[in-house]
Amino acid sequence: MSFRITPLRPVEELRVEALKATPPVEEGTFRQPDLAELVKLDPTIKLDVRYATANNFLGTPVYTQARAFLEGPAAQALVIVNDRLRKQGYGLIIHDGYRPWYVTKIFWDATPDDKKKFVANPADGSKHNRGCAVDLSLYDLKTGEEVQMPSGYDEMTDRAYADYPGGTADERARRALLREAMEKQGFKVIPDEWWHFDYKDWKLYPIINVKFEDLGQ
Ligand SMILES: C[C@@H](N)C(=O)N[C@H](C)C(=O)O
Ligand SMILES: [Zn+2]
Repeated sequence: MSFRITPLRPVEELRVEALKATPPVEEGTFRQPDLAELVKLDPTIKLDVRYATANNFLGTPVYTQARAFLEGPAAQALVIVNDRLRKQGYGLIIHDGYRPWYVTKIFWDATPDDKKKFVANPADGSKHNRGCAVDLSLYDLKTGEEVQMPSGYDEMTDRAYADYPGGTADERARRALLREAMEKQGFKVIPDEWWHFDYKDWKLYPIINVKFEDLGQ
């Protein structure tokens, strides 16, 4: 069961507003977006897209499809991470990749001030909106089950910090294994969330606000 907040306003109301809003206008030139669906590149990458279910921090679905995309080079790098981890008995389990901008706005508007550091400000956009951030963990290849980490996914407490010193030694070791494998392929963890990694080239890509169902099959 995912960590839950009490949304500041009904999510349905926030969704209507967010869908009407416009992403920030950005100066400069960007690469043409080319989102790749992760399971199409590597079917051994598992999905647990909680935002497509009620099992997420808002307690209600924000996606209508359980899919995960990243910009091409980030997706290819993730396939390498998954491959390297296989030799150590683990696979990647993805909670989220590309996230339409309006969903970032729903998260921000729903989240109380004392937990806002765990969600990106839509005024700047999230690296997820650029197809260059991924929320993920490890699964055990023998059992197929997601492993225990020092906190649950989207747990908005100190336990989520990438350097949180608590939890068991095994949990910390798995968190370190994930981080090392990701860093070797150009991803960087954010200090407040052990599960969130930004791809090094995120600045090259624009903010996108397209729903999964409009990305095609
Ligand atoms: C909401 C959480 N899973 C997340 O992705 N947080 C970062 C800061 C973001 O919204 O970009
Ligand atoms: Zn994230």
